Amino acid sequence: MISVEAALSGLFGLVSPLGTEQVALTRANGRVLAEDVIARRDQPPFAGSAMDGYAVIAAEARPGARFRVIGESAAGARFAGRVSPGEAVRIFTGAPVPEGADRVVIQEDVEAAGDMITLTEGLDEGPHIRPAGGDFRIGDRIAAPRRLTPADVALAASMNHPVLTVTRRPAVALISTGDELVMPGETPGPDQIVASNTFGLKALLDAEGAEARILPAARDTEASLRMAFELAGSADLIVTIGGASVGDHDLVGKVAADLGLDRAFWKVAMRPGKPLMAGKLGGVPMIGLPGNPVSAMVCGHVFLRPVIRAMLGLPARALETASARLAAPLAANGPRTHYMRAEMTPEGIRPFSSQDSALLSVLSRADTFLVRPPDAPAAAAGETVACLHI
Ligand SMILES: Nc1nc2c(c(=O)[nH]1)N[C@H]1C(S)=C(S)[C@@H](COP(=O)(O)OP(=O)(O)OC[C@H]3O[C@@H](n4cnc5c(N)ncnc54)[C@H](O)[C@@H]3O)O[C@H]1N2
Ligand code: MOO
Repeated sequence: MISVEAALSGLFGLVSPLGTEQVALTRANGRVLAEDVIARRDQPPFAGSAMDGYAVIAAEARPGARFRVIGESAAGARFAGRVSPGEAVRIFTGAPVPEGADRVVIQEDVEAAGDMITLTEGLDEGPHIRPAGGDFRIGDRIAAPRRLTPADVALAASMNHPVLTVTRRPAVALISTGDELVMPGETPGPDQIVASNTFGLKALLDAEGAEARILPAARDTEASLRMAFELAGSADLIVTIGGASVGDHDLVGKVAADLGLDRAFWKVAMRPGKPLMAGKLGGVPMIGLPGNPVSAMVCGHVFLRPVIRAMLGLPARALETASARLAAPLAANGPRTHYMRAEMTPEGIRPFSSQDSALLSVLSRADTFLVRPPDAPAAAAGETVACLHI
């Protein structure tokens, strides 16, 4: 058995960043930027008003001062002239500040009569002018690689880029295995169950930026598994689920080996998830997950998410853990890293009483994994532990 850290670094060794493609801004959210976005203009491109009011000369803006209004500057239609002493220009938010003016007095601080205005008592500070280039300047950039957020999409739009270069989404083939499996909606026989792992993993992978495809479940025969691997051949990553352990029907390792798997490792010192295997099959990275539903999902978080990130060109590293205060005492851990299903409560992190790796109902209630290192001693309530928010 190898450590979780060694397994993850072995997986990073199997994958590399994929190529790029262009996407419209409207489809860019959540994608990973592959090329810097470089501002094509200054923003704002002119000194603009931050408020609705009157543009004047700042030195003249005193309570009781009177100005003649000589024109108007609106967003999209500037006042072409110049503001001289004793003059004001009616101005609106986002409009260019006319030459000569260096202060906007908000309209709430003004009494208007015809084309004259008088400033009232209690003028605010001002100047309510946004300088040209105050947000960004030509040449400023959004640096790649970066997972694009809605704010980034808005910034790229403002920098005048309608199309962005992003990393292609990794195509992941998901193969579940087992004679006991039927698809959701089908009628299971008495000894059958409904396949769940592929659906949970597809959701997890797609949320991370991959494009996962669920292949028909392979039966517990070598021929059926071989056919599934053939169907998966064009993927960027093959993920099998189940059949990874040591039982007579656990055929994934054998069939993959027959097909020429260059195995990187099998069995990781973690709980759940021990029978994890990985390697390269016909040049395609392959990860074999254990079949127990919680084991598969834990491996999805601990391994698949960082691997997808690496394939997207993001830094190859483990998901970040946080620290939390233990709400209840914990027994000593065994020799494997334990990812305990847990919930955050006002008293701290609390693991669920049942940690069986078959219980999806418990996983669904969990918002975090309490991560116990190998051989961690017993811990008292109030101690600090590591956790992985999921
Ligand atoms: N003698 C030993 N037995 C087992 C060991 C061991 O070391 N020695 N390891 C145990 C551990 S840990 C795990 S985890 C499981 C993993 O076994 P497999 O990867 O071979 O998984 P299967 O046997 O195929 O299935 C296990 C369990 O999960 C259900 N399953 C499988 N696929 C799906 C799916 N797509 N959706 C929902 N449920 C699925 C399957 O029906 C089984 O109940 O092995 C232990 N045994
Ligand atoms: O690792 Mo198994 O994944 O403990 O249930």
